[in-house]
Amino acid sequence: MRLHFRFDHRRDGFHLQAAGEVPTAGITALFGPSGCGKSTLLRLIAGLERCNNGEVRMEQDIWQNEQTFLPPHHRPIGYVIQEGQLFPHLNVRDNLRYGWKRAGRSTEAAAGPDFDTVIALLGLTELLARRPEQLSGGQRQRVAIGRALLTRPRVLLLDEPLAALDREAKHAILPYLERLHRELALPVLYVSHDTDEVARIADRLLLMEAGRIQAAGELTGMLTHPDLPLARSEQAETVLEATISSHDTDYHLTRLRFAGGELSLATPAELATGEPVRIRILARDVSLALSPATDSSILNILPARVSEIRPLNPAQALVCLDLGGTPLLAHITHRSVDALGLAPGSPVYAQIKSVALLV
Ligand SMILES: Nc1ncnc2c1ncn2[C@@H]1O[C@H](COP(=O)(O)OP(=O)(O)OP(=O)(O)O)[C@@H](O)[C@H]1O
Repeated sequence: MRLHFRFDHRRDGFHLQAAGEVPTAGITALFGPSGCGKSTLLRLIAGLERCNNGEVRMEQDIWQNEQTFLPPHHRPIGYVIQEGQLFPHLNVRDNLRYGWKRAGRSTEAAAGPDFDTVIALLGLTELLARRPEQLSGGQRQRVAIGRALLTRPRVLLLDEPLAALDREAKHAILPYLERLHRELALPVLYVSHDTDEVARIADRLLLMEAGRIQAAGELTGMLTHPDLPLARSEQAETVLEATISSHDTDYHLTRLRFAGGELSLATPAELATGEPVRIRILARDVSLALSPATDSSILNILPARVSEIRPLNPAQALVCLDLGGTPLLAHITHRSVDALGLAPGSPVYAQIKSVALLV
């Protein structure tokens, strides 16, 4: 089941003209700068804002077209915004039950996780008797997501659900979202303008700019495409899907295997051998050398080929690398590009500090 949408919507000088689809499972991040129309698009899909020239359907089920307009409460969606809007007079259990009861009424509700599964997935057991004012911001958002899941939605729409949280709370909640992602086959459309958040949890990106979908595709390709703004931003990063291959218990180094080679990660051994793990590498943490250094502290030295070099600003260049089919980005100075004589096709060694790898 895919969600398809198409809108041509004008409001107070803002023109949104967007078409796309959200695949059956996994997280599709709707990413773009402030004011580009991400929340508007989500509200149009939810039916919270009305557009006279639009179409939304879940495969053959029409939610909106020229003849039809299903009101939001008749659309099988779970919708969570920045401040999760829990009922202040109900405790967590009753807030969750509200979602559960709503599912019972909806004829369109899909099969989905039951009450206990949602509580376990989101770690809510200890919180059931508390009222919203007795919860932290991150806990409130977990309950709000749980309540949305219990309505048995066929798509979950999350509008910057972590934006009101500080860095620490955000880091505490992301593993729960990663777990939902792994364990539930539910399409999620996730609005964010935080590159790091998107790189951690998204499978796919819809890139928005000034009311339009600028590009859409799989996460890795979108993050590393030199024509798209993500590869050019200060926060540019590459995502690698790797597998834990071994642990060095003396030095607490974890060995990871990915399609383009092997990496050492400096972290206490928490994951079992064979576990999949997503590694993020900031472009500014990658340096380049013409030979593999043997007298350096850098543990990760990967043979690569330069595929493209683009200027980023007067001082820096974006170097796109190919690690045997896996892309990797490096941001280095023009001075170093010239000093090493780099050009498309140059063989190089990409150097990444173990402590710079992000899990
Ligand atoms: N209720 C409203 N009435 C009129 N204009 C609005 C309203 N809400 C948003 N806008 C305008 O519509 C445009 C798109 O806003 P929208 O909130 O969809 O952007 P966004 O990409 O979600 O931004 P952000 O990342 O800052 O939340 C902006 O120009 C904004 O100023």
